[in-house]
Amino acid sequence: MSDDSRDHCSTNTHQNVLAELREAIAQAVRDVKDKTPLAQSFTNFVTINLVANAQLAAGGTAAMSFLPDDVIETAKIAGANYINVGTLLPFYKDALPSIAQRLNYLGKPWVLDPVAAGIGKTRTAILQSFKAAPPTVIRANASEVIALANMWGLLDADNASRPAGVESVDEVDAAAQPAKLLAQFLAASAPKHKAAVAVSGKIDLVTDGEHTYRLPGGSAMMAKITGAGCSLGGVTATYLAVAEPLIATLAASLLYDRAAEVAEAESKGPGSFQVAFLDALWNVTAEQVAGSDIVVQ
Ligand SMILES: Nc1ncnc2c1ncn2[C@@H]1O[C@H](COP(=O)(O)OP(=O)(O)O)[C@@H](O)[C@H]1O
Ligand SMILES: Cc1ncsc1CCOP(=O)(O)O
Ligand SMILES: [Mg+2]
Repeated sequence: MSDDSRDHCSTNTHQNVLAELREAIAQAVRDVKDKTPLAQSFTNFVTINLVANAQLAAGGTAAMSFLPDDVIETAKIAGANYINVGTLLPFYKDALPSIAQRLNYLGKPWVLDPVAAGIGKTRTAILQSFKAAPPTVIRANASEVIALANMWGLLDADNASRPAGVESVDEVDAAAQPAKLLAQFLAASAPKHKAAVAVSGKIDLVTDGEHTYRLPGGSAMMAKITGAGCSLGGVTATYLAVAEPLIATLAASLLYDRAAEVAEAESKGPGSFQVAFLDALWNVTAEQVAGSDIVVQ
């Protein structure tokens, strides 16, 4: 076979894989609208309302819970779960590690948003405990992904993370390798060895540990409302209720990018942007989500 025809074959294979991926993404968006799956959240107090509203606008349903036995009973009827460590209370130190263990024991998929990873002894202890009972999907900004990969001992000593609050101080590309290592770690213990990590920012990045997908677009206004990242984690859990981790993660991130573009065009500041964004989550179609630019590596 000549080099040219080999290149042609691999380009065709690549296009077929991407076409299958797009079909699965479109199906996930439709399934959420048709089946209204329940995704349960144990999330922070700042953005809890936007998380629930975004899940509803995407087509799912929401239930927020903090009492450990309530979380486990709700997990039994939910399609997926979401843990976000943005605002911590003292009892979380024991409650969250035990909830994570129980979810994994029951085989329940869950999404982690390690908000402000690297800040404080309690948050660090909680996030470290998840190494032994890992989530199915991690959704975070670049600094949080780097901090978590460091905390779990997946990076070299010279790859130290910089402490950050809830906002990232790193570019998405700086988290590409840490995200891949985290995804491989999650996949090793996940059902069917399927897991994914999403790094949000100007150009979002999604990886299943094997391939990396870059998703351009969205709006810088997303950084001007609180809860854009937290609610993306919640909507990722909504899709995880109907799709495998890579598809769920891509679908949620792409829906967010397309909806943010519509909202930017229709709003005149952060207040009207948030309202327009919820409307756009509702109105963006499965075809628009699945037809988005996806750069594969
Ligand atoms: N500069 C930007 N341009 C386009 N989209 C952005 C930008 N910054 C953030 N976003 C979007 O905002 C959402 C939340 O991402 P991010 O702000 O990184 O999370 P967090 O709020 O957890 O730090 C994602 O959908 C991401 O694509
Ligand atoms: C401001 C703040 N403080 C603790 S949690 C939180 C919300 C963070 O939301 P996001 O990470 O989606 O911007
Ligand atoms: Mg965040």
